[in-house]
Amino acid sequence: MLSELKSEILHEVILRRPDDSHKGNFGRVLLIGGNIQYGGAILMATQATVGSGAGLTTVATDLINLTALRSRTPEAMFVDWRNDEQLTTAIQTNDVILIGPGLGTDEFATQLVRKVLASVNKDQILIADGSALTVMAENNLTFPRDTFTVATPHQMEWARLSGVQLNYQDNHQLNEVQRQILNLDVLVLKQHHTLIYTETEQKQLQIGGAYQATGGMGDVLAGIVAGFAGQFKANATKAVEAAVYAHSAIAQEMAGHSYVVKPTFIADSLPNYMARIQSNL
Ligand SMILES: NC(=O)C1=CN([C@@H]2O[C@H](COP(=O)(O)OP(=O)(O)OC[C@H]3O[C@@H](n4cnc5c(N)ncnc54)[C@H](O)[C@@H]3O)[C@@H](O)[C@H]2O)[C@@H](O)CC1
Ligand SMILES: Nc1ncnc2c1ncn2[C@@H]1O[C@H](COP(=O)(O)OP(=O)(O)O)[C@@H](O)[C@H]1O
Ligand SMILES: [Mg+2]
Repeated sequence: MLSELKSEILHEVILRRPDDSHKGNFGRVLLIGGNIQYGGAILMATQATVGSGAGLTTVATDLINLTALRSRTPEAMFVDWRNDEQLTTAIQTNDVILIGPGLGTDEFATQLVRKVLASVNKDQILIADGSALTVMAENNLTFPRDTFTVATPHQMEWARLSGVQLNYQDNHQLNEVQRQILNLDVLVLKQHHTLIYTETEQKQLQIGGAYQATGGMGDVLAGIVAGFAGQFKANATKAVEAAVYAHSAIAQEMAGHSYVVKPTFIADSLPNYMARIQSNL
């Protein structure tokens, strides 16, 4: 049964931090993406992961993005994605791995996706977005069974991955494909009024609008999902739901005075928004 994803999810998930906590308590998050063409995507995701409060954020990307990354989000650490030793260590030592924003679909991107799918373990959370999903579809790859996995496709990406075309993406088929073929734990099927499918529930976001229809909006969502999954890992499914809700709630608030909402504005508004949620304002 489809139920509405309500604002209460924010209050369940975004709690006051204990005074004696440190960055190690709020998740080590690794973001992988950003080729020469799509470097902006991984920069936007990074800005959102840091803004959403991840304890430690590392970005594995093309060397060409280093200066931009350092100047936009110096809080994040950098790994050259062609340095296999550093990349392997980063994959092994992070709690959450997001792969896909601006990754591209060439041979190198495909190798990276294969490496990540083969390397993650049962204590990690894997989030796949954008190009990673297209690469998985093109190569018939499935998610690892023992890892908690989240996919954030838009409808076209889901059509490629599931084989279910847009007009037929109804609840029953989504669940079957998701659980039995892909080994996916949470599917965030992005669209106007995004759907979230878990093993037991199907929820629909009923906020947000066309002011979000701009490139980079999904990259920022993926970054928030990763940041929340790392930080609020006691219940990863709820963390994903809260991320989806917060992303559109911030956009909706900004739409009161912005015809189009820039994805990076959402990333930068997260700390303030989360403080207001925590204080019940
Ligand atoms: N500044 C950047 O570097 C940007 C990089 N991007 C990256 O570009 C790569 C390709 O992603 P794209 O999504 O552009 O390309 P895709 O080829 O995956 O799909 C894009 C097309 O799907 C169609 N579509 C159907 N239903 C849709 C829905 N509900 N939502 C969105 N699109 C829908 C649209 O016509 C759209 O042109 C990804 O890695 C992505 O992360 C994009 O995020 C755009 C911004
Ligand atoms: N008309 C709309 N109403 C509500 N949300 C929208 C609308 N158009 C786009 N979005 C949201 O914007 C995001 C777009 O994601 P995606 O297509 O992956 O963007 P990109 O890859 O360019 O970053 C999704 O979260 C989607 O739900
Ligand atoms: Mg996208």
